Amino acid sequence: MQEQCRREKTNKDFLDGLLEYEGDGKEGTDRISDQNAVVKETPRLHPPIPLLLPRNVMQETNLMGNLIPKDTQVSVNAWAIGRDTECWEDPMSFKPERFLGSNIEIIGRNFEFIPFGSGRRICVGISLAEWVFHLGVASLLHYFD
Ligand code: HEM
Repeated sequence: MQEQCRREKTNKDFLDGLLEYEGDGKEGTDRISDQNAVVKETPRLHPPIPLLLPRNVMQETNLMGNLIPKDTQVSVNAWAIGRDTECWEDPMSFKPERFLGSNIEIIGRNFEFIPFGSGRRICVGISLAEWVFHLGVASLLHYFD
């Protein structure tokens, strides 16, 4: 019980600290995308849904010389794309700084980085999930000096 009260107090201090944050001198999207570097690098290397959701091909399709018959079930391997040496330098290393100053976004318009899918059926929970990522990292860091 005593432990729980102590934690409540520290959480309040932590939230007060966030409210008092005056910025780091960077403005607008620069600062936002820099803060997102860890949040982006994590699903690049470890996408929570590695094959995204399965899709059905609605009509016979020729994809880069490969004929895909109608009604074939296809998956997009976001896990492999995130580790592709043609797209990423040193892909197996966890390097959030690769996203610093980069305009690669998580919202499905950069096909080398699609942990939430892309296009019409992109994840609708993307904004909520992004905030939960931040909350998770912040809660974890909160317990370290
Ligand atoms: C770590 C968190 C999450 C990840 C990695 C994730 C990932 C995905 C992926 C890969 C898809 C398939 C997109 C495609 O095939 O192009 C998807 C679809 C979807 N997601 Fe998420 N998601 C997350 C969180 C959420 C949350 C929090 C919600 C709701 C509050 C949500 C709701 C949905 C729905 C409804 C779809 C189906 C959209 C459609 O088919 O039109 N997701 N998600």
